[in-house]
This record gives sequence, C-alpha cells and structure tokens, in this order.
Amino acid sequence: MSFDQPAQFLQIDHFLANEDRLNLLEYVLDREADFVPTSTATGDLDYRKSWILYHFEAYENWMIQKITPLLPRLFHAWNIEPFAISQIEIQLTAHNDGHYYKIHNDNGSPDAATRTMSYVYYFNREPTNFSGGALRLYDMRIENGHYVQAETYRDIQPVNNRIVFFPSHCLHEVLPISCRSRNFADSRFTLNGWVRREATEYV
Ligand SMILES: O=C(O)CCC(=O)C(=O)O
Ligand SMILES: [Fe+2]
Repeated sequence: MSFDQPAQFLQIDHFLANEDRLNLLEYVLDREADFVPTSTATGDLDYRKSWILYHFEAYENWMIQKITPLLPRLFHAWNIEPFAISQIEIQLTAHNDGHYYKIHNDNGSPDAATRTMSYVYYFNREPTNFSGGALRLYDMRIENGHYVQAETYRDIQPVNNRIVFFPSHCLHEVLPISCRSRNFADSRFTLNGWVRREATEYV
C-alpha cells in the first residue's frame, strides 16, 4: 500500500523587526573570517557546499527565544502531540555562488533521530544580489510503512526576513545559488536548526 502526504510547512514573512534584522546582518558581516566550509555526516564532498559559523553567542539564545513561542501553534496545526523539548539547535550558514545542499532529511542518522521540527530563517543584504537557492520540500509517499520521496514538491523562496518550519523527516534540498559578485556580503544567509524531543519518548 502507498499513499502520498503533501509536504507540511509553515512560512512566516517579516519575522524579525527591521532593526533586529539589520543588527544581525551587521554582526554576521563582521564575523566573515570565522565562517568555515560545511561538511556532512557521511563526508561526501559533493553533497553540500556552503559556509557555516558554528558559534555566535550573541544570537544563539536570542533567536531560540523568538522561535519557542511559535511551537505550540505549530504542533496544534500539524496534529503533533505536544512533546517535551530537550533542545533547540541553531546554526548560521551562508550560501554563495555555486553553493547547494542536495536532497536529505534532517533526522536520518542515529545522533539526529530526535530532531522533530526543522526551521530556517532567511536574511540577506538588500538589494538581493543572488538568485536561486529555493528550499525544495518534497511531498512524501508512505510505502510499506516507510517514508519515500514523491515526485511532487513545493519550492520555498529564500525571501529576506522569512522563516519556514517543516517536519524534520521530510526530504528537502537547497537548489543551487548564483551570486555573480561572489561577495560574502551578498550571500543567502540562514539562521536555522532543529527542535529535538526527549529521546525517552521514542523507546
Ligand atoms: O538553507 C536552507 O534552506 C536549508 C538548510 C538545510 O536543509 C539544513 O541545514 O539541513
Ligand atoms: Fe536540511
């Protein structure tokens, strides 16, 4: 038996106040030297190209506090039983010319198994000086009790000041970005991460 389940997501525009967004951008541009190339758990070099900033104390908890109040509404909308949140992870990425992230889900490895909800906040310098970089969220097909990718999908554009939430088991990819200037400051920036549930609820 198989049936399709449309990709679930919630998109909110104008998420941060303008002043906060501009301060964040200024902070990130100052930290350019601390960004490093990304890697994936499998070490596959072709799978993902982007830059990442692992530590940004000034904004980690700040952003998590902005996201937390939205979660009950999301659980309700998606008929997810409210769960004990063990952790909200956060990272900061920059995608520039030729960067991408091929199809994956966010909870497929044992150490990521408790990731339940993914979020991505997009921001960039204006006027926008890159193109591409949509987040392609695939509809899911349930086949013999397993999630597999359906042929259909929704593309979410990485619009400045937009946040999107989706279930971490959903397959998604970041389409290639082109950024002619290649300036770091013109990158497609994200603050993104995962809401984890307590591991004990699984066993
Ligand atoms: O940058 C995006 O739109 C999504 C990033 C992503 O899928 C991830 O970091 O797991
Ligand atoms: Fe992802």
